[in-house]
Amino acid sequence: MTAAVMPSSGQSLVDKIWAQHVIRDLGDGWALIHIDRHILHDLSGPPALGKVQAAGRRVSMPGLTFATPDHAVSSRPGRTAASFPPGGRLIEALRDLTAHAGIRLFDLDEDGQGIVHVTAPELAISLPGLTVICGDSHTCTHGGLGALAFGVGTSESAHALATQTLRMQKPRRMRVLVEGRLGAHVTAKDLALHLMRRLGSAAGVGHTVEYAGSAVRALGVEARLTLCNLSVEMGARSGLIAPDDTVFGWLAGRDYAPKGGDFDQAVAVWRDLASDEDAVFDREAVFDAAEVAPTISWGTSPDQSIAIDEAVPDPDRAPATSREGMRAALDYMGLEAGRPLIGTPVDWVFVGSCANARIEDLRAAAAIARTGRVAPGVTAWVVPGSVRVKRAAEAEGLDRVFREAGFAWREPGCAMCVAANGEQVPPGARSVSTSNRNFVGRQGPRARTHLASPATAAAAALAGRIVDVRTHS
Ligand SMILES: CC(C)[C@H](C(=O)O)[C@@H](O)C(=O)O
Ligand code: SF4
Repeated sequence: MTAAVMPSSGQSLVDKIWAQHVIRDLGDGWALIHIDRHILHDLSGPPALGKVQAAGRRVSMPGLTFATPDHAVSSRPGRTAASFPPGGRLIEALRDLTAHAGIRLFDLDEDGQGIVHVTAPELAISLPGLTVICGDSHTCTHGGLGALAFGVGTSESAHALATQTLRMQKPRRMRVLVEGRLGAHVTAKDLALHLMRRLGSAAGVGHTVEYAGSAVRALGVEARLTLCNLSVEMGARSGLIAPDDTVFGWLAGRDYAPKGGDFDQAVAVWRDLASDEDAVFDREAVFDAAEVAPTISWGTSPDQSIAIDEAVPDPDRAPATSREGMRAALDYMGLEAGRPLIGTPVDWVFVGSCANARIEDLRAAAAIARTGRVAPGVTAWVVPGSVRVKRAAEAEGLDRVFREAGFAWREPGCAMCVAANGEQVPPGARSVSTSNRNFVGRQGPRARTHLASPATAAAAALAGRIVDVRTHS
């Protein structure tokens, strides 16, 4: 008798993708898995490629690896590689090493350059059901297309360059169900911060988080990428969403997507990429979308977030174990417990990063920017996530909207998200930022960061203080 086809019931989405990539079961939950796509950026690419060279190895499948500089590139209009010399040296290294290995580099200002987690999805380098890695923790973003995507360290990246495989432990399965409808001005970013706040920064450790439910299905692709982007901030190395017609329609015609009949065939396969009805999860959490308000961080970790109209929490009323951390966060942020965040004066606004610098994000920020001018004393930047996003925004006239309102319109890259390109929020200044990390010193020494959606950030720029975007007129 021929071997029966294994019934697929009881499998979750991550089980399916995992099973399709196992080359060899190594026992104890470990396996050697195939890596479909490998992305390199200016900070993590050169050390990994250098390691391969130093070991006397070759990049085994250069056609599956793509590179672009993003972290240490200046966002100044008219920038070149020389605008920020330390970053320029990294770009040089990335150019040399990728040319030597035969890897496609999307160089500075070329169509295809930008933050890796914006460019790889928009070029359809990342696709549903693929394993995608990058030496960067926010690689989980690509799960918005239904890929199993996760950050790796330098040794893993070098191993994958040399072999196109990785030795991995199968992640546990977590599902976050969000049912119902998000309210007006409540975005995927608000939802992500809300989930962080309720679940905590360690809820996803060891897991892949599948986001599901009617509120998630209703999200567009950009919003799905935002939601998955913050998975790592709750400790999960990867987060994903079952791909559907929204994703297939978005991918059709993109640079590296299959074309013509191949695309239809791919879609037929991608339709199976969903958790079975009787799929088993190691952990599950259910949320009501209607309960999510515009959400903003008050502290120094993304889970230290509140609804925009709530008061800053009081450490004395918190569990004893979190009091000290909360006091330190309040002190760093220059905030008082029990006071509303609304009305807090703002010095900087940053609309950018792999969390929120796609076209939909810029449209949302521009819709607010149209209604006024940046308040005196506020410096407000818009840094598009990629050259393609920048050009699309310019074609719609969004750059003009921003400039006329007093925002600076910059060149694509990570910029002030991590300040690795020397662009920093000044010490002690308060910033409302659409990025994903508000850690101590993240946007510069002593910089105070509030994470929020593009609309909330733009509204803060106009008001010069933190405001509720729902009542901003
Ligand atoms: C510098 C890079 C490796 C880092 C990451 O891994 O995420 C950065 O992108 C970040 O967001 O902190
Ligand atoms: S935009 Fe920020 S979070 Fe994203 S990869 Fe760059 S530094 Fe990391």
